[in-house]
Amino acid sequence: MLKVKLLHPDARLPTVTYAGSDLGYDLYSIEDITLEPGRPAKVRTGIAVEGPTGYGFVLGDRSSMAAKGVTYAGGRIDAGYRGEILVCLINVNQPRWTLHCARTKEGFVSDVSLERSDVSVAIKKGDKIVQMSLFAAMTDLEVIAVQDLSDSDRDAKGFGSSGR
Ligand SMILES: O=c1ccn([C@H]2C[C@H](O)[C@@H](COP(=O)(O)OP(=O)(O)OP(=O)(O)O)O2)c(=O)[nH]1
Repeated sequence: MLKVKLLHPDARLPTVTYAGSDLGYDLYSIEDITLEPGRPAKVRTGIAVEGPTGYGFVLGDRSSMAAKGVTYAGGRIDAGYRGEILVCLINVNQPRWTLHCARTKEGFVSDVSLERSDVSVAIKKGDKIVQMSLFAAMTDLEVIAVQDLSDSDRDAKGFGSSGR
């Protein structure tokens, strides 16, 4: 069971379109907010959640938001967290800068201004902003220091070692 506490009159229960097939529950914003490029914003969902014992949650992009250049940061909801879920969204679109230069009849520069294209993204109250998937909290393992780890085919090969 996924228990959800609504903390705000505008809060909505998480929804899923294809239950048992979709990987995450969609969460909704309870506020209007404009995402300026490069500035993370904590967006309110107005809900607190509790999953099955030992499960927390991970947040993930909605692909339709990612396609608009909006992604998330953070996104780990611990199993014992009972506060409001805040979604840290970042607009990664890059504005285009245009330099305007006015000149006098004689050709001297009389005015210079810099124009930034508007790549802000508006989030509206009631928009789906992120998806939330259950994740087993396996952090009760004993942590021990060892001399050797077991052999594996990959060994220490990483960072593109398998080719492009
Ligand atoms: O996108 C996020 C990430 C986290 N949280 C909440 C739930 C999580 O359980 C708590 C703490 O998050 P995390 O452990 O990632 O943050 P921290 O900066 O390491 O804080 P702490 O020292 O409290 O663990 O904040 C959110 O609401 N949204």
